[in-house]
Amino acid sequence: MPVKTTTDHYGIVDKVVLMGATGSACVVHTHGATITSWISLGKERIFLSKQAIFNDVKAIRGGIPVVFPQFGPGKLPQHGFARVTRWEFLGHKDSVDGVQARFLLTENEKTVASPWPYKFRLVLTVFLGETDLKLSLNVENTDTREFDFTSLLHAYFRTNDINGTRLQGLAGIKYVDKVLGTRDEVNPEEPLVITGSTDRVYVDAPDSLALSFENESESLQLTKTGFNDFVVWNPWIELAKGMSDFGDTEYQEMLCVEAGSVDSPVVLPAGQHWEGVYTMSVQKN
Ligand SMILES: O=P(O)(O)OC[C@H]1O[C@H](O)[C@H](O)[C@@H](O)[C@@H]1O
Repeated sequence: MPVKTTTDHYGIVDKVVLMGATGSACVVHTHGATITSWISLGKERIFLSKQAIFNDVKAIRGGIPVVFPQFGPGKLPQHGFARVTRWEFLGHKDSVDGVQARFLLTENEKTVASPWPYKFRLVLTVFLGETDLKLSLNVENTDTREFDFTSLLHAYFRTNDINGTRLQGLAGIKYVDKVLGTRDEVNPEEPLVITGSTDRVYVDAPDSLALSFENESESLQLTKTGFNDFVVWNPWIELAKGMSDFGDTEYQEMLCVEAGSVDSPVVLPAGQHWEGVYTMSVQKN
């Protein structure tokens, strides 16, 4: 039985657990279609705050929430409505390589009355293999008007020690520094090591990065297609203290490496589709 579901008191699916043949597993909450756990080769790869709130209202702190149709602050609440709306579980499919589950979000009364009033069909396909997790976000414009959006898969990766965590693949790439409020910064050196509050949008970033951990025998290969940018975020000490759903020292245990199209919006004409894919694979060093 490669997929197990739980339901809320209305009988609606609120959690889906995908189980691979060799012990890999992935948990998806239908609130936001948020992945809250990915276990591969016996190890948890995703960070979820111990103080995360599961009240079907707030965004879940940690995991991999879906940001759509707006990244950051703007006309809509921060990071848009997809991460705080219940998605529908469409079912699953097994193959020799793994198990796949699909989740659907379409417009509702609230979104059509919002500053982003369009009709849309958003499908998140979660594929779990033995050593990889592949997330495909498909956006369909089912409206009669063109719309634009920014979107991202806000992945929080787990680390035992942020000081020994290294991100490779971004040297020479221009980034927007949201901490300094500057554009066109470049980090010349590889790898990137986090030493303070970090909030960067690497614009038109390369599709493949490597995330490695000191004294560990496995690293993560992070690959995007369709998405233009990578966002790297760690709140560090002061911001962490100000977040009610995040422990004061949890910044030491996580790094967000988010695949998205956020610096320039995606423009989608009526009737058209767009897809962004984010694949994470465990590799032996
Ligand atoms: O606190 P949240 O709304 O979940 O946002 C958490 C973070 O998400 C992204 O990484 C943004 O670049 C940050 O500016 C933001 O602080």
